[in-house]
Amino acid sequence: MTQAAWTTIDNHPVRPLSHLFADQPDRLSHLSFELGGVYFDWSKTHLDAGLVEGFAKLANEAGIDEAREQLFTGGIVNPSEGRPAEHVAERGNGSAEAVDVAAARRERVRALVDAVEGEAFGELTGILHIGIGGSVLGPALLVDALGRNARGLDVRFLSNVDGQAVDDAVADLDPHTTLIVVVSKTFTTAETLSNMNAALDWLRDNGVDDPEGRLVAVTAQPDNAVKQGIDETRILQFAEGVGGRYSLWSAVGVSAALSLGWQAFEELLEGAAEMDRHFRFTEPAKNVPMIAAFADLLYTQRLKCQSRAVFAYDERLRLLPDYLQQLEMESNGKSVTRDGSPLDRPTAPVTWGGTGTDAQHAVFQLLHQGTTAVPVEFVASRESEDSQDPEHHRQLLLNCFAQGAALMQGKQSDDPQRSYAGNRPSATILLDRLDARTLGALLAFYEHRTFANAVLLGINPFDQFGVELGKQIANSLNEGGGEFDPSTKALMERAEV
Ligand SMILES: O=P(O)(O)OC[C@H]1O[C@H](O)[C@H](O)[C@@H](O)[C@@H]1O
Repeated sequence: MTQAAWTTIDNHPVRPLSHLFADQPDRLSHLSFELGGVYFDWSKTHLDAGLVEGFAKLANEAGIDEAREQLFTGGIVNPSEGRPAEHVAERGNGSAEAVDVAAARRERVRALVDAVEGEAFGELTGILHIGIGGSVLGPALLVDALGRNARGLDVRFLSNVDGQAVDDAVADLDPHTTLIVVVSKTFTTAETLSNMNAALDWLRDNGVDDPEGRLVAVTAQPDNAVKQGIDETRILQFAEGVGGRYSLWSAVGVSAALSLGWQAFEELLEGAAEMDRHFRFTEPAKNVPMIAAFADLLYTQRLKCQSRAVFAYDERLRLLPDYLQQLEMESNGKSVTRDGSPLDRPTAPVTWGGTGTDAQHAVFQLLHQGTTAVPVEFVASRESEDSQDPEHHRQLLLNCFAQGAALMQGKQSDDPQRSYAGNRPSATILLDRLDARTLGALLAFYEHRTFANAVLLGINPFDQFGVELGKQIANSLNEGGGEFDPSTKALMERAEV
């Protein structure tokens, strides 16, 4: 059905960036957008009016209008699991019923935040947040990005099933004044349950009388938490329709709400809600998540780029690439369409990245002169924290903008070693300032861009069956069952596990 639109896109010339700028004096105004305190500049990508039109036609043919409507009204956008995707309801933008349920559950999170502030747990100095994948990456990003000036709580995140990770996470925390927050959508994830038990042992070994009384569980499956011995009054629930990697807006964000304060948490949701409304109601050619998705598809489909790189030119956003890796790769790392037919085109590229300026001195060589084309995305904030030296921040931003210009301009030289081809694409996202509202808008932008990519490719971004096989094999190895290959057997014997 989408073949005609793909043919239009495939036949449209992809012109050098320098020509695009030279021929279109108003290019910037068509490909830059301001929304929710965030400026998005997609003008240094190879999109032009014809390509945007072609992708808008593709979006139309792929049913973007219906898909958006379904997303925001509780339709089944996750057919393989027969579920809606209800993260938007956490921001007040889903079906009426889902919005009401989310609001009622949010009140319980708020009550916990109030109780902690009212010292219902006695004095609290630390939070140990235990979870993995979607149950940790979002909350960790929020606290790392916004928690620098927050309210004196030492928030630690424990995810890996590794004794060293446990030791590191509890080092210097006071077991008598630490709250344990265990987050697991299913409450069956082996790593999280092991780490929960390690944390309870840590409390017990340090003379805490009622270790379970210092624990709060967050899950979509309260029965499974009860089976683990957790009292139901200590469980915060969120909806089954909220995917793990889309869940930071729900009770999963409780550690962030505790450390940043309730007002900041609400501002985060409001920033996301503004992006929701933009994505839902704006036509494709002016829709920021869609424009970004159009560029993503241009690079994977036309220019065969196999990765995309995101560099945060802001130390506070250093966890953004990790968060995006799960959001994008787990959502769109698929090989079949929604109805199970094999796809005849590439889906998600590998998302990777780091922080600037560090990355300039490590990986940018390949970006400037390597043979692999990698679309780059820069994320920065116009303002730094008040406490910081403005000159440092100025240097950081200048470096960020210089990289984008250098990638595009290149430099000819008689010496091939010193020649830069240029014409390398980048996009830049500049926040007015990094606060809860702009971060909410930014993360919702990434969610909707991921969704738009999926709709245009005809895939389901909300399941993740690919991670199951490794878990099953780990269980079989653990139980000593199953027949394994000589390599795996030798590794087991050598490690004596
Ligand atoms: O929240 P949980 O049920 O513990 O799941 C934690 C994570 O593990 C799974 O394997 C999935 O790949 C992730 O999408 C999920 O976020």
